[in-house]
Amino acid sequence: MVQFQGVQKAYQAGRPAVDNLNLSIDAGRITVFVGPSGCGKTTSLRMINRMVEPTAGTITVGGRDISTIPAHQLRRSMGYVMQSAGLLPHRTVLDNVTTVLRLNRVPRAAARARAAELLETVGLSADMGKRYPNQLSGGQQQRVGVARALAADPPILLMDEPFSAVDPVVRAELQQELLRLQRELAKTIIFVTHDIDEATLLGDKVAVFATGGRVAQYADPEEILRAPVDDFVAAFVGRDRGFRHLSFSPGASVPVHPAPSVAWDGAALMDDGAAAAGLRPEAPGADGSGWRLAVDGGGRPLGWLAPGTAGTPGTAEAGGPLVPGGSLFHAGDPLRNALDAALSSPSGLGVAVDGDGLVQGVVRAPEVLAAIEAARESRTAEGQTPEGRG
Ligand SMILES: Nc1ncnc2c1ncn2[C@@H]1O[C@H](COP(=O)(O)OP(=O)(O)OP(=O)(O)O)[C@@H](O)[C@H]1O
Repeated sequence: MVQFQGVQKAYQAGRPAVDNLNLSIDAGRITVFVGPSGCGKTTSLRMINRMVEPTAGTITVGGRDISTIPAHQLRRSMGYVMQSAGLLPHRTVLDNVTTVLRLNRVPRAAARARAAELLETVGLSADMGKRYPNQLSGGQQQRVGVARALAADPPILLMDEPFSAVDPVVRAELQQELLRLQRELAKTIIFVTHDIDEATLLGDKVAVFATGGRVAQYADPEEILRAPVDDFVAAFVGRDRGFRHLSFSPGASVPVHPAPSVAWDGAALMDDGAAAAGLRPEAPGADGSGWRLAVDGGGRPLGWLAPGTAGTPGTAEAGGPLVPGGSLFHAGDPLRNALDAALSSPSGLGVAVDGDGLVQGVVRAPEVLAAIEAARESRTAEGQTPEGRG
């Protein structure tokens, strides 16, 4: 869809910000440009819509040399989302989105209806449309930015660190939303970030940029984590790349055991035990741990009761404060999440839940490690280098 051929950009003669860039970007996929600050990611992105003109080389979009397409026409086929959503402050949220549609000559009523639809697509309620940008949170503004970029239904979406100004929780939400949207819309997305976790989560392909605007490695994220091509990429993806790589191994092979659980009404143990599937009514000492998982009446995890905590089912006697649980392992999650659930749980037992958040059972760290080892052996048997360099 987008091709860079021998592209160079030097803002100052002799000091290229981007040097001899050759890259072929797949249609309908998310391609991420990742790398440390100042290595030419934004410059490369902006050359695609001619916000920045290359010093040398050719960029084609859909096979056409973009230097032959007037910039305004080219930009109509590309949405652009930047770090600060860049909304017009004196226009309502709805008008911010409508403006793009009006520029594309969509009649007023149709434009407003379509804008409202787009706000819904990005997860904003209709009443948000009446607000002004400064009456929205940073995350909501970014959603409007995405709605606006999608307004003209462009086949290409350029996103420059769109989620870096929001807190980690909102950022994770926006990332999931983008993946969901992309499953529906299948745009060609080029996404700039300096965060390797964001890159490997979102990217179908990842281009790791090195200082001087050189692409050090261009591959799918699994390969970049498993086999970085050189010391620069290995250092950039970080010392915990082996752990990150577990995101690409399915966790389905990890055994899930019945949870040693007790039903908890918020202050005290309830008398009915926990009858839901996957729950085993209180069995102190089970799994050698003595920890018991407190669940609500519906079978959702609430936290852990430490070994020896007083409290017996059937009495109103509270068993002491609940210890917060670790991360949850959802059905279908990769090994990384299974291991994290086990390691972050105070009991050493990771809580496995189904799609509705109901406890299915627990996973044990040694068994997750065995599954990791099995995955590693099967990769090696398939002839892939297990750990690349370093
Ligand atoms: N308009 C400009 N004029 C002069 N130099 C520029 C201009 N824009 C960028 N540069 C320089 O080009 C190099 C690459 O910048 P660019 O913004 O593309 O990097 P980046 O990888 O996107 O960095 P960051 O992650 O910090 O945004 C930097 O050395 C930067 O200082």
